[in-house]
Amino acid sequence: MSDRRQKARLKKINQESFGVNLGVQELDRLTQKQLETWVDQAQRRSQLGQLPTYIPQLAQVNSQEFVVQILTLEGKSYCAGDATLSFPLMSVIKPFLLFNRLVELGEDNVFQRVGVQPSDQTFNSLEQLQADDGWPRNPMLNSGALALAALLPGQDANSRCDYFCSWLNQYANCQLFLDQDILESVRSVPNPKNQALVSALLASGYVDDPDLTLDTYNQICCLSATILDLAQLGLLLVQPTDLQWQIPGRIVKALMMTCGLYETSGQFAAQVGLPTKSGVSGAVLSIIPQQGAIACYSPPLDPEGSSIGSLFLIEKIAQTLNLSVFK
Ligand SMILES: NC(=O)CC[C@H](N)C(=O)O
Repeated sequence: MSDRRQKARLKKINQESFGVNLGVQELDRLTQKQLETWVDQAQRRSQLGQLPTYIPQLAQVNSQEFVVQILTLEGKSYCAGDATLSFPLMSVIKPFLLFNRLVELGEDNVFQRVGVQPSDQTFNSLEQLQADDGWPRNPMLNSGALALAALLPGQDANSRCDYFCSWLNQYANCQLFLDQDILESVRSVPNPKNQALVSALLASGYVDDPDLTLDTYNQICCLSATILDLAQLGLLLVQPTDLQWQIPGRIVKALMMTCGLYETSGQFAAQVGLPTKSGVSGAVLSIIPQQGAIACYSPPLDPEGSSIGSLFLIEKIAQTLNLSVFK
């Protein structure tokens, strides 16, 4: 479908499901000049962060890189930085794994395997999983994403990842691809934390093939995107292409709000009020319900594993334009 036809279709779905023509919204008032000023500030701020060291290739990226893409339902597009750059999504893939499994399996099947409780522990905490007797607390943590990766269809990890990648590309109108170099880099260093998580999930019965599950999880974390692809993925959650997908979309956005930034989710919800998901590559996606999506990539991380520059920029935009969902 052409971009114009897709936009017209989204607008129609929007009008049908909300019964209104949304017209010009807060996000559409953003100016390119404002964006560029804040990007400069955010890029400077980002240098306070650290690159992750446990995946060798992520430790070697250019820490000055900064890219942002905003898409609005009204069809506006703002971009700053190198739009041709691609980067692995890492944990930003988790909301989409949840979305795909909700759409395909339904709420009951999914929430028999994973909870909806926020956690104040780090994203790969074994202590949290043990404290919960092996029950993965939420789908934004590694434990929960591992449990859901175990539910993807396919004989092996390659076919599972292929299926998921094609599904997203088809419905979000993007071109994700599996970056083999980053996958090799992930595989080159053992990850005892994720191994311990998957063993604990095997013991509690939420995973039945730990090697297959871990391999699938690693592959989907290495799905890579340009900043436009990531913003397009965001639009899938803002305006699901199918009316049947609105409830799954609502659930995913709620869990991004409460769990998407791990132990800092509550603070960010209070300060910014947008469903947001980060990954250790420095990718961040925020959803502005009924308006659009902000995708950002800036590699240096805060101690919780989220991009400092991206969160700073999103906060600036949200506060200045009054984008919080809590009015
Ligand atoms: N927070 C993240 O982005 C984690 C994803 C990464 N693949 C890991 O398991 O450690």
